[in-house]
Order: sequence, then structure tokens, then C-alpha cells
Amino acid sequence: MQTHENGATAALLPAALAAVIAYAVYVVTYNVYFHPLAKFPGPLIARMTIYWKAYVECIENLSFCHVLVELHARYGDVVRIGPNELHFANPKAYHDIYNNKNRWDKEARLYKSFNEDRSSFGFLTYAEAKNRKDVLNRSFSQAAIEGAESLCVEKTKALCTAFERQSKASKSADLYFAFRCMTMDMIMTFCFGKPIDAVDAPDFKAPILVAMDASLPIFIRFKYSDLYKNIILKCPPKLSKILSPSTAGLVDLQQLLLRQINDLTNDPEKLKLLPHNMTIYHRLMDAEAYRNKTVPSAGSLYEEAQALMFGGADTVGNTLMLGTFHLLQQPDKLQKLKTELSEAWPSLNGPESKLRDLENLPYLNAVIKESLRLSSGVVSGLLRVVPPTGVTIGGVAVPPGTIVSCCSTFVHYNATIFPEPDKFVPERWLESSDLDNWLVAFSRGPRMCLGINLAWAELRLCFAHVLRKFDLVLEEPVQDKLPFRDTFLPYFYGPHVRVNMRPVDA
Ligand code: HEM
Repeated sequence: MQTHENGATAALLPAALAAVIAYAVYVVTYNVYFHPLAKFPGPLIARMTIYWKAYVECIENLSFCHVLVELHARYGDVVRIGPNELHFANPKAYHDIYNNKNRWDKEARLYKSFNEDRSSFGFLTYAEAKNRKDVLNRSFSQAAIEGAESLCVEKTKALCTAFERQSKASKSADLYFAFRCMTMDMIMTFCFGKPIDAVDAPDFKAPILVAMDASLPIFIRFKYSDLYKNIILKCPPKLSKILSPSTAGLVDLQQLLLRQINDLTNDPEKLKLLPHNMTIYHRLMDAEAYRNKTVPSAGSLYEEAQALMFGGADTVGNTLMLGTFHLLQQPDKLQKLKTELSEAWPSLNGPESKLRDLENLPYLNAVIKESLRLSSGVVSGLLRVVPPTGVTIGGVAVPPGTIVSCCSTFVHYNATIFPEPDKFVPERWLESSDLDNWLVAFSRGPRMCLGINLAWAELRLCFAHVLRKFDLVLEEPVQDKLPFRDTFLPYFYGPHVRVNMRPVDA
């Protein structure tokens, strides 16, 4: 028997459906014809809805920075890739967006997806990020890194010892994981004063790194679904692992960092027991370092740790791996670097080259710049929101509130600036210092990389120690390019580069 209520519901449902459809038609019509960005070209579906980007990244599983290359070939220098979003291909636009004068906000959907909203990396506004970076800058300044040289050398040598062990056991090493182990040990020591000795993991497969690696493609989905993100990151760990076994490693990583932070926040006296008396957490937990004399919440400290792990480990690891891979492909360039290193550091039994010495080695620096160019740091667009005044980017007027970006790959792979951009040519950096203006791997402006000095120190020391002390030989031939997918950082999904290493005569 049909009740009165059932009849009313039956009548309301079509009305509600009609209202939803009418609203969707209104939004789409507005976005396509009346939106302030209506005149900018781009795929029709991208102009209608942000879910086109979600479809491309999460369903088609395409690498967005590669999709952008095709879009610009079709639509020109400026492409509308969402109802409210523009991407610029002209490298000059990069400097219009990311420069010291601009204090534009980071875009919420992208930056909240990392679950580090209360960290130097995740704060959306310039002011909040500046407060935190003012505290951290002292730990990452050039002087601080020089002061921590012995710690950096210790971690680099631990990697060399692990390589020796592999060599004695006639085993090859996975360069992708080996370099990441070193960079992870480095940042954990800087943060908490205790390394996790990742370099000692069998075949360099430290569980924390394997977990971080597996989590990269998953972060893409977090951008488009808070629910999915919260199920994985905010549910009780056991439940999260049952609901999503593929992200169990990420949950383990979270738990490890949480334990470290809780240990320190529950008992700050423990800081005194740490071997290095000036870790990043000594600084972060010193109320005097803050303008408001208040130490951030444990949650914020956790998020800072996660930001430093992801920001500091994979980026340097990728650069070392990619640079070594290209050097192995081009023995003449490898030999040139080895000769420069041997001249600066003639005997392995004699005094070691210091960071200061390495800073003055032109070919080493050129190799690092070329490795940074080809690995590009972060390959996704670093999304920024145009302030209420509106701006001009690449000669084009852009209305307030628009989300804008120019991926670093559009600068680093620009054939006019870098002829034969796919080739590894360190020499190009020796020919003109003007080129430095186009090295944007660390980004530019107030939100540029906090860890740039540490990164350069790690890169110089690691290339120098490994290549001075070992002859590396590819275990088996590999393709001449390492394919990657845009997962914010580049995610190298092909077979890993494996090398056999032989210690060289002292
Ligand atoms: C080759 C090495 C590295 C590269 C290429 C690199 C690249 C970058 C880039 C492109 C950004 C800007 C991100 C954005 O705007 O969203 C950034 C920010 C950041 N990086 Fe690095 N990075 C490297 C190493 C490091 C290291 C070693 C650390 C420290 C442990 C670090 C910590 C950070 C932090 C905290 C930020 C956030 C800064 C902010 O938003 O104001 N990075 N990095």
C-alpha cells in the first residue's frame, strides 16, 4: 500500500534530480562561456570541470607534465587546464610566477593533499610559511651546513662502506634505493639526531623507503578525494591497513615519525641525550626561536617531519641516481669528472677533499647542475593563486583568483635555452653563467627550497666520494632514458639501474 509520505518522496526525487541537473548545466555554461578565463584555449572538458584533470591522472593514469606538452603543442603558450586554472609553457612565465616579489598563496587542493598543511612546505600563505621558515632557516643556512660537514661526510662514508660490502660479496647495488638510503639517513640524523641506518638494509631496500616509493602514485588520488585520503591517513592504523593494503607502508612510515616526535614532545629532556646538539628538532622545540615564543603542536611537528622526509630524501636521491646513470652512459664525461676529482684529491690515504674544495671544482658543479636539470626536482606545476590585484604572466593579463603554474620541465627541457635538451651535457654550464638563471630545480621566490644548501652539500660529497673511491659498471645495459611519471616528484617506474662497483687503488 502506498503511504502519503512515499508519494511525497516519489514526487520530490525527480524535482531534486532536475535541480541538480539544472545547477550542473548552469555551472558548465558559466565555466565555458562567462567565466573570466573563457577566452583562454584548452580542451572543452577541462574548461567545464576540474574532474577532467582527475580523470586524466587517476583513471587514465597519465603523467600530467607529459600531457601538458601535448596540450601546449595544440593550444599554444597558455592553456586552460581547469575551469579556474592556466598553465604557461613560456620559460619567461616561470620567473613571472616564482620570484622574490610575489607572495602568492599556494593552491589548497594540491598542497592539502600531502597531509602536511601545518609545515613549512604545506602552509598555504606566505606569512605562515615565513614564520616557520624563519625558525628553520638557521638549521639550513650555508653556515649551518658547513658546520655540519662532518655529519654529511659520515653519512656519505656509510654509503661507501655499504658499497664495499656489496662489492666484497660480489653483489651489484640498486642505485635508486642506495642513494635514497643515504639521503634518508642524512635527513633523519639532521632531524632527530638518530639515523635509521637505511644504508645497511639488504640490497638497500629499507622498508621506510620502499613504503615512500609505493606511496608516491597514491598521493595523486588524495588531491581529488579527501575521503580517500582520510581513510588512509586518519583512520586507526590497523583499520587503514585492512581497508587499503597497498598503502600499509605509508601508515608504517607515519607511525615511525609519530613515535619519534611523541618521544621528544613528551620528554623534551631527551633532546639533551641526542648525539648532535643542534638537530632540526632542537631548533623546532625551542620556544625562544619563535616570534610568539610557543612551540607548535605535536601534529604540526609531525607534519614538518614528513615534509622534510619527502622533500629531502627523494629529491637528492633522484638527482644522484640520474646523474650517475648518465655518466655511466657516457664514459668520456665520467672520466673527465674522475680526473678532476683525482687531481683535487690525489690520494685516498691522504687528506680528503672538503666541501670548500669541492665547491671550486667546475666540472663537478656542472655535472650536478645538469643532473638537477634533467631530474627537474619537482615536475608538477607548483600551483599558485593570483592575488586580488590580478597580474601579467608571460605578457598575458591574468584575473584575480586564477590558479597558475609553469612546470620546471618546460624550462629545463626548452630547446632554445638548452639545445638538445634530452642529452646530458655538463659542458653547457661551463660555457655561460647566464644559464644559471634557467636552473629552477629548487624553484624561486619566497617558497623556494629550504634545503638547497644541504642538497648541494650532499650532491657534492656523494658524487665526489663515490666516484673517487669506486669504478662503477652497469650490471646490464639499460635504455638510454629513464622514464618517469609526474607524481609531483618524478616517479621512475622503469627497471632500476644496478651497478657493480670496484674499489679503486688508493
Ligand atoms: C636536489 C634536491 C632538492 C630539490 C630539487 C628540491 C626542490 C624543491 C622545490 C622545487 C621546492 C618548491 C616546492 C613548492 O613550491 O611546492 C622545494 C621546497 C622545499 N624543500 Fe626542497 N628540494 C631538494 C632538497 C631538499 C632538502 C634536502 C630539503 C630538506 C630536508 C628540502 C626541503 C624543502 C622544504 C621544507 C620546502 C618547502 C619550502 C616552502 O614551501 O616554502 N628540499 N624543494
